[in-house]
Amino acid sequence: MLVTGLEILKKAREEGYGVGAFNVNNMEFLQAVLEAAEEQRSPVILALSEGAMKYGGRALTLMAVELAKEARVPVAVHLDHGSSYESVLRALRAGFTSVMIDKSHEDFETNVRETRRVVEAAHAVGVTVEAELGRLAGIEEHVAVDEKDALLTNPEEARIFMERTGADYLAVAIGTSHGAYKGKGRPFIDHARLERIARLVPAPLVLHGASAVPPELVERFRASGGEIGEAAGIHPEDIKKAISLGIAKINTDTDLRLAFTALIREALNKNPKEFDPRKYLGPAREAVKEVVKSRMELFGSVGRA
Ligand SMILES: O=C(COP(=O)(O)O)N(O)CCCCOP(=O)(O)O
Ligand SMILES: [Ca+2]
Ligand code: NA
Ligand SMILES: [Zn+2]
Repeated sequence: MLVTGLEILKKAREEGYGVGAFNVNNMEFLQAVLEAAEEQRSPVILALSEGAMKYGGRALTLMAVELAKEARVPVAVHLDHGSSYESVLRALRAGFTSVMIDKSHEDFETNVRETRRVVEAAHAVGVTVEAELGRLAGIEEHVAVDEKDALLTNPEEARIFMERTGADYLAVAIGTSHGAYKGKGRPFIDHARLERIARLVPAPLVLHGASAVPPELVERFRASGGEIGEAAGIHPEDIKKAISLGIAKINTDTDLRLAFTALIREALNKNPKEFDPRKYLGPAREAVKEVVKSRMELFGSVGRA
């Protein structure tokens, strides 16, 4: 059933588990994520970035909203990294039940003002809002404190930000970053900072840049002809710890892209004569589904629907 992001995330934070927000760009990703959620009896968030909205258009948003309504588990349809008020309005008009307004690159007052504006519009139509405070950036552990404070989320600021904006959940910067290169070896995650934020912000917290970029997946991508450098993701133990400290929504995109692409490369390499897209998109869809199912196990959302 189609529900708001807050309905899913409030319960997750209260009961101490995480819910995956999986980025979808086409039919196969949508099917993979929803099938995984039903098989795992897990709530799930379908995340569409502005790039996904541009790429998939009505085909994608219609599928996402309608399939969410028909799903046998709670599903929210979420705008990921909304960059403007207008972009958020478009998502609201398309029937989304969760929207992110990402003004974390602006100064504090601008972020507050722009986020408040989106909260008023979204709440007027029963949709819940994700905001962001802090700059997503891989941080070496021994980086100077003032540099960390300049980038990562300041706990006291977060409390004031949430009170002044009325946002429903908050994306925090504690050392993660988007993509396949999150740092050298095991990225430093500032759990002490997260603990302070969680004490001051009772709202569900969101972790961006949370993909694991597992070595076996990177290897399959390389072995099938893919080119990727020294990739590193977030360690599963850091994900579990972050959830125990208050993270309720965990964004995963890179792991799905790597799985989908590696399987297509393998299928094309194996059968050069093949030109039925179902023969290589099908196995790729299955691989994405398996990644989603294992992420749900890691987050503790299995059986929570
Ligand atoms: O936090 C994340 C994903 O983190 P990850 O990269 O660790 O999976 N996200 O918010 C996903 C970002 C998706 C960007 O999509 P476009 O390419 O369409 O702009
Ligand atoms: Ca941001
Ligand atoms: Na988001
Ligand atoms: Zn993100």
